[in-house]
Amino acid sequence: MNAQTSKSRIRVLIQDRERDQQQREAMLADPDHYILQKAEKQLYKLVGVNELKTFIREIYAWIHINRCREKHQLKTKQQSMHMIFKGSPGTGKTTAARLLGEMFRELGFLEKGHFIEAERGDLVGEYIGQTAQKTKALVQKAEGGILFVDEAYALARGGEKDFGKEAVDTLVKAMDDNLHPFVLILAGYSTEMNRFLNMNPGLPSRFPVQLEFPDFTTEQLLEIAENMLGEREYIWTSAAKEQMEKKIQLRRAGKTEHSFSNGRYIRNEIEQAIRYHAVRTMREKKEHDKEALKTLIGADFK
Ligand SMILES: Nc1ncnc2c1ncn2[C@@H]1O[C@H](COP(=O)(O)OP(=O)(O)OP(=O)(O)O)[C@@H](O)[C@H]1O
Repeated sequence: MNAQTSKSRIRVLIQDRERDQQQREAMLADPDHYILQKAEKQLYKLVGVNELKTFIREIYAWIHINRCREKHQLKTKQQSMHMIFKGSPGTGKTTAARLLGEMFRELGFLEKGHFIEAERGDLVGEYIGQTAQKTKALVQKAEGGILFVDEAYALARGGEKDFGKEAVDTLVKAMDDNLHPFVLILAGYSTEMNRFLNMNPGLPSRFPVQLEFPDFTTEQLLEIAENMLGEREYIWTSAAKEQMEKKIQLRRAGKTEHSFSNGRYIRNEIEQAIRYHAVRTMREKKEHDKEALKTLIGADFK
C-alpha cells in the first residue's frame, strides 16, 4: 500500500468511526425514532408492496405508543403477529419476512429476529409421531425469530389422513405459546392459500395479518432492475433498458399464472447481463476506463 492509499484508508476509518458515534448518539437520544428512520430507508428501497409498507408503519406506531402508554401506567397488551403472505414467486415475500424479523428484533418484539425457512418436507414425517417431533424441533429453532413456511398449502395435500394435518395442528398449538414466542408466516400463491385457509376454518382468525404481494408491473420491474444496478455500481444505456423492457414483456406473455418469477427473474437477468458485459469489455480492450466498466449496453441484454 503506498502512502497516499494508506492516508485515504485512515481517513475512511475515521469517518466510519465518527458516523458510528453519531448513530449511537441518535439511537440513545430517541431509540424508536432512530429505528423508524432506519426502517424507512430500507422500505424506500422496496418497489411497490404498499400493503407491507403501511403495515410496517402501523407496527412502529403501535410499539412506540405502547411504550409511551407504559410510562403513564396505561395498559398495553401483546398482539398476535402471525401472518399470511399471498403472492406469486419473486414478489418479495421472503425479502419482507427477513426485513420484519430484523425490525421486530430492533423494536424488542422478538428476541433474535432470525429467519428460518421451511417447506412441507421439513415439517412432515414419514411415520406416526415423527411429524410432531419434526415440527416441534423447527419451532424450537425459530424461537425468538421468524418461521417462514413456503407453499404452506402443501401441508394439506394428502387430506385428513395425511401427516400434513398433524404438522398444521402442531403449529397451531405452538402459535398460542406465549412463553416461547416466535412469528409464524405462512406463504404461497393467493388462490391456493385462500383454498387452504377455507379448508381449515380454525386458521384464518389465528392470522390477523394477511398481506397481498401483487405481481409487479413492467415499470416496477424496470425500477427494481435500476435499483439492483445501482447497488452493484452499474448503469445502463437507454437501449439496454428498452431491451430489458422487451424481454420482460416477452417473458410474461410466454408464462402461465405463477410461473413468471417477478423480482427473481430481474435479478437473474441483471446478473447475466453483468457477465455478458464482462466478456464483451474484456474482448474489446485491454485498458478499461471507469465509464466502460460500469455501463451495460443493449447487447448485454441480448
Ligand atoms: N418490492 C421489491 N423491491 C425491490 N426488489 C424486490 C422486491 N421484491 C422482491 N425483490 C427482489 O426480487 C428477488 C426475489 O424476491 P423474494 O425471494 O423475496 O420473493 P418471494 O416472493 O419470496 O419468492 P418465492 O415465493 O418464489 O420464494 C430478490 O432479489 C428481491 O431482492
